[in-house]
Amino acid sequence: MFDYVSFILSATFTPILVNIAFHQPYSWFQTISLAGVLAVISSICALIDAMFLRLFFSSDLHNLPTAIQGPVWKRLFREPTGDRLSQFMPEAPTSQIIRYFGVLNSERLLLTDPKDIKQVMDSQAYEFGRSYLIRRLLSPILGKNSLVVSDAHKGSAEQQAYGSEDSVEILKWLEKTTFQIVFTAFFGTTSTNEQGPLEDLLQEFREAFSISSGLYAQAEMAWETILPSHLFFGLIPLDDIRKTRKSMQIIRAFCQSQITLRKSKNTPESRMLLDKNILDTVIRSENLSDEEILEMCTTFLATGYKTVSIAVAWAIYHLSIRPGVQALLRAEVRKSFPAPDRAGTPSFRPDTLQRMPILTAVFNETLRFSPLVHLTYREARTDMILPGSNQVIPEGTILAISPWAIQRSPVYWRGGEPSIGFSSTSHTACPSPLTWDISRWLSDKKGGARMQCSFMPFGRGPRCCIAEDFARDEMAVLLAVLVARFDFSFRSSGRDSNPKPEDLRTSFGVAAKPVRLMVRAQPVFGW
Ligand code: HEM
Repeated sequence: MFDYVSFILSATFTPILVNIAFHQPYSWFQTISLAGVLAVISSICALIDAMFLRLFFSSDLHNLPTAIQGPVWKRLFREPTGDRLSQFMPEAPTSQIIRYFGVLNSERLLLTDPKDIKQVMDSQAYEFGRSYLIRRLLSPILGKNSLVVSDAHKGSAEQQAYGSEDSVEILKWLEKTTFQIVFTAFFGTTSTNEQGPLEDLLQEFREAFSISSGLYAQAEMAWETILPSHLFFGLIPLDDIRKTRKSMQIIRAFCQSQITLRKSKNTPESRMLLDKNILDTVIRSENLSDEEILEMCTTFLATGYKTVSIAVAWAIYHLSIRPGVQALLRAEVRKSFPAPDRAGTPSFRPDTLQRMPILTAVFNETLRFSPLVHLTYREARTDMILPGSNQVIPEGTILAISPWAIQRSPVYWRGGEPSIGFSSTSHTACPSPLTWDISRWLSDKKGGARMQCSFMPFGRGPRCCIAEDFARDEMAVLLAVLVARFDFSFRSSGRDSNPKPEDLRTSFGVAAKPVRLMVRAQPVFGW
């Protein structure tokens, strides 16, 4: 690919070098002014070439079917999200690859062929790195920086959430709970010692995450699309960036203090007394440096609280507008295990779920219909041929794989066809994949999936979610206990005072989440 940075740098420095080589025929003022003008002109030319000319004339991919996306000025600073990509697929039903344009009109390929998806995510996963688009979105909170979290939900908050007639913003409440759970799993305690309550820490995480969506994230992607370096962007003195950086410092300091504390206790005698938790286990393994443990700590806490809370919020939304399914689930939970605070309650075990087909169907259907990882990107590290489409992919091409698009596609899911029999599962009518309906999972363990990669809410291959089992169990327990105890009904959502449930807005940032979902939670006694 044409190296725009070298082009701009050579245009800029040529007058300076020429002036030196010919013993300064021009004054330095004239030379530097000329260099400045050339820098601007060459940057504009590079932009025009990268954004328009190359795409239509010299790109190796310009012959591929291209999505219709509307006027360029309306989408120049927007990256299409999972829901938009799900519209591209039916528009080009026979295409195995769909070319579309992202931020600054940069070229992307949406993969729709199962063989191609398998190769990119699974069999040749290491030839396709995670794209800078993902790294940039997550970098304020993961990796080099970090986050962390939470607060034991206080009685008053719980009361407000469940005990009154008032509606509650369910996602915010769930975040407190999932933060507490992941915090306990990692540190083995809910106490934050001298660092202040968990709620304050959770607030720092929210602050750090707030920058990962919206205008800043789009601007950051645009910046990285033009210049390979993230360096200078981070130095721009924006208030949001300052706040994120401050939150990250607080989070990292907290995690570091915990690591130091645990390391000081890691003597042979104290090992016997240590609780089972991830941090102590990692320290004892002596495989990771302090910096690596710190990265792990912030990553685990950030992904751990955010993901499960969104998934359960989606489930509560779907149940709140389907009281019949909610009642079925409540009955199943109450029958399958006694209330957790009763004496002698058996603990939740992995096989408990196998005895709860409705609970399993509810969260499978939620993860299918509303996958929070709506879109992921990979970048070809070398020139490759994709086996399904037989398409040559040049190094550096960005490939998009959208669980949101795939998991609602009739190509990947049976559904909507008329029933042709009752005896065999494969002949039972499946509901359309465009609707949330748990019956697809009750009549068929695979939910009507036509292919292996039809259902991938946790990704697939070596870069899939490392915590899938943990997340599934956490979701199941949380949802079961909430639904057994409370009756949820939809109240309102988004910015409107009283929108219809189907008008619920989804924010497609790092994760696809319901916007300001308000539900009413009324206690249901007798469990
Ligand atoms: C319902 C809950 C969850 C869903 C739907 C989910 C989904 C995913 C997906 C799709 C990926 C792969 C992204 C890609 O291919 O680019 C992923 C990766 C990851 N997830 Fe999850 N996740 C969930 C919960 C969790 C939890 C609870 C944790 C930690 C406690 C976690 C930690 C991670 C980590 C560390 C990675 C990166 C793995 C790697 O790069 O090797 N996830 N998750």
